[in-house]
Amino acid sequence: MPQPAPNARQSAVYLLDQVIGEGRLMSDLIAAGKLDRLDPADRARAQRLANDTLRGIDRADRLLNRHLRKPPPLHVFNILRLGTVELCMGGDAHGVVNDLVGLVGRNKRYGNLKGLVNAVLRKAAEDGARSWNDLRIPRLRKWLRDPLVAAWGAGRVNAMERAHFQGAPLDITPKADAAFWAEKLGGQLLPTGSIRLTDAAQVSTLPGFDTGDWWVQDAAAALPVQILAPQPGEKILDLCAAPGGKTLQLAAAGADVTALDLSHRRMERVTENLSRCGLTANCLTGDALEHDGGPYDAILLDAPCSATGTIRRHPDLPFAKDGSEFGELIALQSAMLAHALTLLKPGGRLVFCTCSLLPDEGECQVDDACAGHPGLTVDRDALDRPGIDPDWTTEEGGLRLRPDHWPDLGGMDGFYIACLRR
Ligand SMILES: C[S@@+](CC[C@H](N)C(=O)[O-])C[C@H]1O[C@@H](n2cnc3c(N)ncnc32)[C@H](O)[C@@H]1O
Repeated sequence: MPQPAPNARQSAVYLLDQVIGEGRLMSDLIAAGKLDRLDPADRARAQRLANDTLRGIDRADRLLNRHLRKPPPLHVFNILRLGTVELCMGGDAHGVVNDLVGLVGRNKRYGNLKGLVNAVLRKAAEDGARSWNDLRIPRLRKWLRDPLVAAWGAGRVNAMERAHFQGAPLDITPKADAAFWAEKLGGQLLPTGSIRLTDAAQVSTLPGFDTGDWWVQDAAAALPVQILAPQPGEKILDLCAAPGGKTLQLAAAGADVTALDLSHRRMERVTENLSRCGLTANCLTGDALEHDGGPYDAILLDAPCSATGTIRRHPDLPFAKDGSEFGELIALQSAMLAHALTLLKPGGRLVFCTCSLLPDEGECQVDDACAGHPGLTVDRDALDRPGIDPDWTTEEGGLRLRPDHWPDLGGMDGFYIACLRR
């Protein structure tokens, strides 16, 4: 007999099991079609439930530990965590508890723990909502918290954790006419020209999506291209382009763009996005380290990195990763930067950026590049752009963006950006 389609909660628990138990990233699971049996609304709900649970897991575990004598198997623990977070965030107690007890009851291995799940969730429903807001802001996992405290100090890391717990609004970059689109979409025009939507419905149903008048892009992620300041007709290389938010900005500015990425699947997203927005670029699939085109007037190197700046919107990252592969990424970034510099015209500019909170993937890369390339300079004037706070400038002349910046506007992704000239 065919299995009934899973519901959103069941799929959210599946995501939690895979992220926490198997170290898989949610974006990879979704790209692999793991939620394809759900309709779009349930798929979005499953992701939202899993994300909310991961953001609140520290608090959920504190509440659950009061009612558990020993930790149950991970799958059951994840059911309890998801239920606790939903209940404490105002979920309907009857619906949440019944659905999750039913889910354990149908499980061949853990069906005998149905009574435990029922009892614990009922207790969580009673005392959870009251205690929830008194619990400390969830902390990052130790493997990431320790190096961040060493780099930025405990106070700033606490502020970042507050921003992570709040999650992220939806930011968009308009192709043109930011004020018009901010009003049309009921969004807020941010100081740097992005538009922030706090109450976003399904993105593809919003006005301007089908006509390609804007694309989704965090306000911080929109800054590297603003700092590169592309001019019409300039020959510009976007070296790690997919899924293409920055390629779209470069093409919209009228530059002659070559967009390259290693991943064929991700490069397809770039061509789809360009075609939706009525923009063009020369799209290539290949290894940045082997690209020998050019020379270019300007290069954007948005290098692969730990992505630790995006935890507000990807709270699975600290659970799926443990930092063990970051050394390889750091070496790749520095090799890419050295190669990219060989593709630049004399006097040309290169913007190096990473969506990372770790100085090894930002400030240190630029320091090392300048030390290893006589004549290479950091262009501090390039950071003089509308909405960029001079306090965000770093010692070596780059820009350090953190999730706790703009606390009254809803934060921004963590990023490091520097404009180099040779
Ligand atoms: C941070 S993402 C780029 C995001 C993109 N610039 C945007 O704004 O949408 C890094 C990209 O680097 C690509 N990448 C990783 N290794 C690469 C390599 N050796 N050559 C080219 N691209 C690579 C990844 O496939 C990924 O798409």
